[in-house]
Amino acid sequence: MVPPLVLDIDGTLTSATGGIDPRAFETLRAWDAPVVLATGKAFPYPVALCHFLDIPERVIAENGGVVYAADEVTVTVADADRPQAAARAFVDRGGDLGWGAADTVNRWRETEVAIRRDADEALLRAVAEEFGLDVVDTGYAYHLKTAGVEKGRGLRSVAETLGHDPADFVAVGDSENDVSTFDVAGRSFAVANADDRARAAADHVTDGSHMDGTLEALASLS
Ligand SMILES: O=C(O)COP(=O)(O)O
Ligand SMILES: [Mg+2]
Repeated sequence: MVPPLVLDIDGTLTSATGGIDPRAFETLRAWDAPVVLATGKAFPYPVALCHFLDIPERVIAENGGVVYAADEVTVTVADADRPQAAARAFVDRGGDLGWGAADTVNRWRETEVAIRRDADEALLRAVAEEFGLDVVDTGYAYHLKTAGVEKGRGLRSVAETLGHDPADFVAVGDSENDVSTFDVAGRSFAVANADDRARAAADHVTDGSHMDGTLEALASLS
């Protein structure tokens, strides 16, 4: 019997150039246990990915701010307006979120704000500190978020909804926003392209990068 999975998206299910690796489709569809997608992306992105992968919609989005499984959506951030207020202050002081006028990266985001990695990091961190918020660097974006809202907390909630122990899950990820998942899951893999924090927190580091590494981890489980 294969274990349930909790999988990061960017850097983990993607290729080196950023798109979803096509092997994710067949592998995740065939996985004979729950698959939860856990991401820093805004809520609609992983829902859409589940939809197009043709797997049940089980999602931890916005680094744990929004959790969705078994027809139950939970928004877990008490003061969800604060990251928005901090982002406005960042822009007022000359910062740029970096996504253009339509800003589809944040448009449907409910609990945090994502900022492009070429933004003014020093200004961003100063504003975050002033507002009592955290900055997380996923390697794909900075996330201005409430302390304690983490993917790992989302995993506890999804596991309960699905009637599993969180320790039943095997986690795969690539960056500091996956460390909390690694701590909660029973077993964890960092792919070879992972950052130092993810590598240090994982039980195993794969030889392969990106989806090669993820497939290597999954092959070791079945
Ligand atoms: O949205 C990001 O910055 C990264 O997303 P991820 O958590 O799926 O890697
Ligand atoms: Mg990632």
